[in-house]
Amino acid sequence: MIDLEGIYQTYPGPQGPVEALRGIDLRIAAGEVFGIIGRSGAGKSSLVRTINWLNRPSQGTVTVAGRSLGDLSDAQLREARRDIGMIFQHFNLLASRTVYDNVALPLELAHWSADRIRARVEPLLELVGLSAFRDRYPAQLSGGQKQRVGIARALASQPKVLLSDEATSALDPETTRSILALLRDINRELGLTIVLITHQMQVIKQVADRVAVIDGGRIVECGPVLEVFSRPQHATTRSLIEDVVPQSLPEAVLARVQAQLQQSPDASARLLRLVFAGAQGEQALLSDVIRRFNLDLNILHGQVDEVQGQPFGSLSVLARGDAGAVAQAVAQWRQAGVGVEELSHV
Ligand SMILES: Nc1ncnc2c1ncn2[C@@H]1O[C@H](COP(=O)(O)OP(=O)(O)OP(=O)(O)O)[C@@H](O)[C@H]1O
Repeated sequence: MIDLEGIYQTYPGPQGPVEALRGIDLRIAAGEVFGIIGRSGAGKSSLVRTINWLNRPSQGTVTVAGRSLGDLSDAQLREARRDIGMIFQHFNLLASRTVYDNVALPLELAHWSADRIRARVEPLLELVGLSAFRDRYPAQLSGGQKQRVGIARALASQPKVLLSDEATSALDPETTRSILALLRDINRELGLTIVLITHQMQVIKQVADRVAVIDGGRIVECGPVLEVFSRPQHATTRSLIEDVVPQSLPEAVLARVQAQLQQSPDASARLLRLVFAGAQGEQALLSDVIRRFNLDLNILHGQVDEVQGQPFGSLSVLARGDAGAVAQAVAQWRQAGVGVEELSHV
C-alpha cells in the first residue's frame, strides 16, 4: 500500500543543511496499523509528511496505492491525496464551524451536494460516537471529542490510508486509550491502513501491528511489535521500551539484593531477567524449573502484560541452587524460547 524508497530530506539551516531523513526504505502493507516511534527531532514528522507529499523529499520515491507521488501533476496529486487522510496532535478544527460542518468541509470543497454530504457525514458521526454533538462548536468539546471530529473529517473522503501525527499526544491516558481503540475498530471495520507516529511506546503497544524505530533520520529497527518488544536490538529501542517494559532492575532493588548476599554469600546466585512472549507466557516457566532443578527463585521485579492479545512479560529473578542447576534452568528456558539475560554479577 505504501512504499518508501531511498528517502532523504535535507532542510536549509542557519548553520548549514540539516539532514532530517537519511535513507529511509519502508514498505507498509494494506490493512496494517504501522507505528513509527522516535525521540523528538528523530525525523518522524518529516517522514510521515512525505507519505502525502506535504514534504517533498530531497531524494527518493513514495508510492501510495500504486501511484508514485513524485510523478503526478498538481491535479493528480490532489486526487491522490483523497486516498490519504490525516489527523493531528492539535486537531486542526475550524473554530467557527460546528462538528457537522467540520466533518463536511472536505466534501464541500469537493463540491458535493448537501444531500450527499449528509448521507456521508451522519454515519461518520455515528462511527466516532458524536451524533449527539453535531451542532456543537470545537470550543464546547473535550480533547478526545475534538480528535473524534478530526478522525471523522479525515475519513470523509473515504481514504485508503490514515496518517496520524502524534494524534494522542495532547490527550490524557484514558482518552488516549479510547481514541486508539477507535482507530483499531476503524482499521478492522473499514480495512484502512493506518500509519501513526508517536514518541510514546504505550501507543505502539496498544494499537500497532508492526513498528519502526527512527533515530537520527534512519530506521534503526523494524518488525512486529511483539518481536521488537521481546528482543529489542538497538539502544534507542530499549530505552523507548523502558516506558512499558522494565529493561533493567531499579537501583534500590539491586542494592537490597547485594546487601542480602553480602550477609549470606552464595556462589551459585545469579541475577537474571526473563522475557517471554506469546505461547511461552502460558507455560509453567518458573514452577517447572524450580521442581526439576531444585532451584530457589526470588522474583524481584517485573511486569506481565498483553500485546496484541498475547501475553508478554519480563521478570527479574534471583536464582540459586546446587552446582550447575542455574545453568541448566537457563538452558531449559532458552530452549523454550524465553529470553534470558544476566543483569549483573552479584
Ligand atoms: N522546515 C524545517 N527547516 C529546517 N529544519 C527542520 C525543518 N523541519 C524539521 N527540521 C529539523 O529536522 C529534524 C527532524 O525534525 P522532525 O520534525 O521531522 O522530527 P520529529 O521526530 O517529528 O520531532 P518532534 O517529535 O519534536 O516533532 C530536526 O532536527 C528538525 O530541527
